[in-house]
Order: sequence, then C-alpha cells, then structure tokens
Amino acid sequence: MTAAPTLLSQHSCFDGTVGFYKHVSEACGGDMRFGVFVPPQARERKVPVLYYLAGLTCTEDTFLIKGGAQRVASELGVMLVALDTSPRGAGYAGEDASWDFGVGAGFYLDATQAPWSARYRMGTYVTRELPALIAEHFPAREDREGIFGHSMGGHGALVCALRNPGRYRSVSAFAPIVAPMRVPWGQKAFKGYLGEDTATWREYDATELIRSAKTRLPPLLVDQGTGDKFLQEQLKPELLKEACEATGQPLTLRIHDGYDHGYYFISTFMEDHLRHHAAALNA
Ligand SMILES: N[C@@H](CCC(=O)N[C@@H](CSC=O)C(=O)NCC(=O)O)C(=O)O
Repeated sequence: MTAAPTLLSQHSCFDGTVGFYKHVSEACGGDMRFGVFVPPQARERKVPVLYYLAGLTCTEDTFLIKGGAQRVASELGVMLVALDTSPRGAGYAGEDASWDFGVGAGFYLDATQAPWSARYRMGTYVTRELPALIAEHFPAREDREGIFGHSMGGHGALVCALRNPGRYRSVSAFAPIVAPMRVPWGQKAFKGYLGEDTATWREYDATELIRSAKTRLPPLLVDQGTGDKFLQEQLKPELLKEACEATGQPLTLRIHDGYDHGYYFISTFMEDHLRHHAAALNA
C-alpha cells in the first residue's frame, strides 16, 4: 500500500482529465511531481499506461502542455504518465550549477556516487516506485505498459526497457541520446552519478545494452530531425542503427528533413508514436 498522491490541479481534456500530483518518493528521498492524462475509457475499465520521459531542463508538465498527445491518447484509450526529470531541492553543492547535470538532468539512472546516490535514483523511481503508485491509485493495467521519451528521456526509455526485459510492451523515442558513454552530455552525467569506472557506464548505455542483450526489445520507433543542433555531437542515431543491425533488434529509424530538437518536432510525430504504442498495448 502506498499513500495516495496529492492532487495539485485537474483539467478536463479531450473527454478525459489531465491531473498534476505530488507525492513523497522513497526512491528519491522527497517530494516528486508527475502528471497523468486519464482517457475517457478509464471510466469503464482499466486502461494501458504509456510513460513519457522528458529531456534536460524539462518538468512533469512539459510533455502534457507541449507534446500534443492527449487527443490521440483519448481516441486510443491510453493513459499517459509524465514525470519530472530529477529530484529537486536536495541542496547538494552544484545541483543547480548547470542545465545538463543535477536538477532537471537525472538521466533516469540510480546514482552510486555521493551525495547524488541518496536521492538521484530515477531508475528505481521510473521502473518501480511510480508504476506501483499508478497501479494502486489510477485505473491502469499493470500488465500493459509502454515507455517513450525525448533526448535524455529517449535514452531513459531505451535503457529502462533494456534493463527490464519483457516489462514494456512498446518502446519509442524522439531524438534520443543513444550512446551516452560516447557523448559529452552522457560522459558528464555518468562521471558525476556513477563515478570514473566506465564499466558501470555500460549498464546505462542503450547501444552497449543492445549489443550485450540476450533478448530483444519490441520493435523500436525512433524519429530524428536533421535540423537538430544536438544531432552530431550528442545524439548520434547512426550508432543505434549499427547496434540494432548487428544484433537483429528491430528498429524503424526515421530521419526528418529540417526538424529541430524541440516540441514542434515532437508534436508533429506524436500521433505516429501513440499509434505505435497502442498497437502493442491494446493487442
Ligand atoms: N538550455 C539548453 C536547451 C535545453 C533543451 O533543449 N532541452 C530539451 C531537451 S535536451 C535533451 O535532453 C528540451 O526538451 N527542452 C524543453 C523544451 O520545451 O524545448 C540550451 O541552452 O541549449
């Protein structure tokens, strides 16, 4: 049994509701916030759940405000859960010093290095604590979960699925960081959260996990824009393509001319992602 989350605000939306909540997280050692879109079908039955992991600097409301997902999720009968991108207010030195580490940059992993290891445990939060709370307090099917995300959250979605084989029925990403060990954002985060031993970094690197996995994920859908200013230095989707081709992991990688890294890009292809998930979640 977990305590019910506190409702902060609720809004009618496409015949369902968007609610924003806070609760005391054991994994993250303090208050965490999340948002939930409950589709109209949930008035009659439990519905599948799709978790969205946002990128650097985002909060629990970014996706629900900017992603443009609710109309199609309402049609498809899929619950959407969006969470924050890190714990907040831990008070660690340097926590707010940069936008790509610390607050807003939890990287969906469980930190092992002090002081971060006490509260920056987003891996456990995403894959264990929050799903248990959602199953207990919302009309959600525990056996029908999908996961997707953007950029740092695309990395998070891929890695959460790869580290929990069989758990997620559907997986997709917008402009994900696919090989954090090999790019500056990931190297900075992994060094700070996981320490100097790069062997531990492999456990949170999607391309490394795909290459070493004994089982395959459900078919992946990944969208990437060519106008993305982070494409060459931080994202490198070609490394994901190579890993998938080498191992037989099904991947649909779509490259879109001119699209940048932001939510104009994400919202353009959101419907495709929701239908990709719903096909597996409602099967
Ligand atoms: N402050 C940064 C830009 C930060 C940024 O672009 N964040 C992205 C995610 S990047 C990877 O995880 C994002 O989703 N921002 C929110 C939005 O509404 O676009 C800079 O100065 O470049």
